[in-house]
Amino acid sequence: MKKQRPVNLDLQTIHFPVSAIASILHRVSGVITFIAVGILLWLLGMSLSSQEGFQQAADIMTGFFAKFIVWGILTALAYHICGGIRHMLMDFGYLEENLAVGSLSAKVAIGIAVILSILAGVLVW
Ligand code: HEM
Repeated sequence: MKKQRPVNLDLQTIHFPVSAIASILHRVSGVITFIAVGILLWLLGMSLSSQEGFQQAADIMTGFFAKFIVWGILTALAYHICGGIRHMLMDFGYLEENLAVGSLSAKVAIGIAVILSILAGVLVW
């Protein structure tokens, strides 16, 4: 039987709502934060192992690539905290669960995370 359902394969006309983007970013930032715990503990362990270890960790942190990774970790953590607080406000009933409030709170969470990300860049460089 031939199905008559409409099909749209033009990906340029398909847009995610901002709340969906906020949700995806929250999961991605949670996974990045999880991986970051390992990286940061490794760096901490190296810096505490000896005087040479501390110097080695300090030297690693002078490179652009290492700074970029740390900036990425701080950005992911900032977004995860903003998104997490948004989730908890919704879970505790402080934010109404409708499309308008969901979209606005997602935009606020992303906006605050962008500002924190810029501040993290200033801190790292
Ligand atoms: C080491 C720190 C953290 C790690 C590794 C981490 C990791 C994760 C991961 C992997 C998820 C699952 C995401 C998903 O499957 O959609 C998650 C969910 C969540 N995280 Fe975190 N997280 C951390 C810190 C935080 C902090 C500080 C907050 C508080 C603001 C927070 C609030 C939440 C909330 C509320 C959820 C559930 C979101 C939902 O219901 O979909 N997390 N976290």
